[in-house]
Amino acid sequence: MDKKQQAIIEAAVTQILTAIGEDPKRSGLKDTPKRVARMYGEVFSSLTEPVFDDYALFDSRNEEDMVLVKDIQFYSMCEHHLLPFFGKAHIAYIPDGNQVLGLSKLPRLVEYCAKRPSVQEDLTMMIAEELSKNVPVKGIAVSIEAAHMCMTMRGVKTPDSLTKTFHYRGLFKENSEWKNDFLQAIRN
Ligand SMILES: Nc1nc2c(ncn2[C@@H]2O[C@H](COP(=O)(O)OP(=O)(O)OP(=O)(O)O)[C@@H](O)[C@H]2O)c(=O)[nH]1
Ligand SMILES: [Zn+2]
Repeated sequence: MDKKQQAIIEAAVTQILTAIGEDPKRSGLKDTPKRVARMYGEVFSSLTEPVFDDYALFDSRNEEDMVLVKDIQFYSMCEHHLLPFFGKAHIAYIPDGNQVLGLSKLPRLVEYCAKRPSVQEDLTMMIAEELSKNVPVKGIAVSIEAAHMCMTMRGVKTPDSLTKTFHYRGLFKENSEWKNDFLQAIRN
């Protein structure tokens, strides 16, 4: 995020503080607009930083078997209230051929996709889309389980609710055995 974007956020936050009845000049708040601008730069970083394209592929002896990385912790911001939603993502894919992706690239992809305002369904789909564009796969399954602050600290106030979303492509969509294997493997 550049200085111009930061200045716009700072001015807007100062206005919001005034509108809620606060004094933006009091000592505890005087640096808050700057902090919020820096924080937005960080939590929405994928809108201003280069597209994630670090997909290291390696030869392996994999014979089109499922690879799963589960429990990838993430934090994102709901696009309706700009409040956090956070939890765990689980990603499985079936390589097309014997090339596999460096495992760490899956959490990195989740981090990239999460750093923007979003809804959980779109985040789930974006992870699968980015993966299928960049890695030779026969199938992808993505599931996300998350708590939404807009449902816990305000509004309907259901602190224990957990939202689970699923997106399947290729063999996971066509073949219920693959799908069941994935669901079994992500079960706690
Ligand atoms: N499908 C989906 N809905 C979401 C997500 N995050 C927040 N929401 C919902 O977005 C909806 C916005 O509804 P509105 O009626 O426009 O807003 P609101 O008056 O603040 O709604 P309440 O939260 O019910 O008080 C709410 O039902 C939220 O629970 C998400 O990731 N996916
Ligand atoms: Zn929300």
